Amino acid sequence: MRIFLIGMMGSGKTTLGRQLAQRIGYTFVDLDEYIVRQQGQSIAQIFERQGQEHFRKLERQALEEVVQQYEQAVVSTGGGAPCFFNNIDFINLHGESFYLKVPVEQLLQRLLDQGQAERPLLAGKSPAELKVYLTETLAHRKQFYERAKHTLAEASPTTESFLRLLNL
Ligand SMILES: Nc1ncnc2c1ncn2[C@@H]1O[C@H](COP(=O)(O)OP(=O)(O)OP(=O)(O)O)[C@@H](O)[C@H]1O
Ligand SMILES: O=C(O)C1=C[C@@H](O)[C@@H](O)[C@H](O)C1
Ligand SMILES: [Mg+2]
Repeated sequence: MRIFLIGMMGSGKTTLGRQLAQRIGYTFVDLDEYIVRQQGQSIAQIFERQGQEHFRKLERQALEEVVQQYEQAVVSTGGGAPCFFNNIDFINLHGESFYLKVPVEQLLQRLLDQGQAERPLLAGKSPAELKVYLTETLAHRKQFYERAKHTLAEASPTTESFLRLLNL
């Protein structure tokens, strides 16, 4: 089984995905990290040098490669991954998708704490601008995220939350 975690930046896909994979003994793949390793550049550098459109193509390609390579894996996607091309259909065709549904206030807090530098779409924004950006982005992306097969809306989901939803 492939497990895909989807949701906004800061929703905890990477953090929880890594824990879940360890718990169930699956390979962990973070799509952003996969692209960084493959391209030998940071996400910020790819956006800066080649633009977001190019990044979205790399992201789709990475998704296809990961599906080809792994039958059993927990895949943490990038925040925008399910929202471009027909990626959400592709994800649902090849695995169980989980939407980590986190309110904007909480995302804002986490992203301010963690720093925005590594996330090119957030860099240089004031807290007020960041809140507007997250609110508007979620309003647009919701339609894709809500097509996940499962939704986790707890404030702090644990690996047990996934296992319950999966009946494991
Ligand atoms: N359940 C949680 N409770 C509190 N803080 C959390 C939780 N999950 C993640 N965080 C914190 O929020 C920040 C963002 O988490 P993480 O990098 O896992 O998000 P992400 O969904 O992978 O984001 P991106 O789409 O940018 O890759 C980190 O600082 C992490 O420690
Ligand atoms: O929400 C987004 O569009 C992004 C989220 C990150 O995971 C990275 O994939 C990148 O910074 C873009
Ligand atoms: Mg991540």
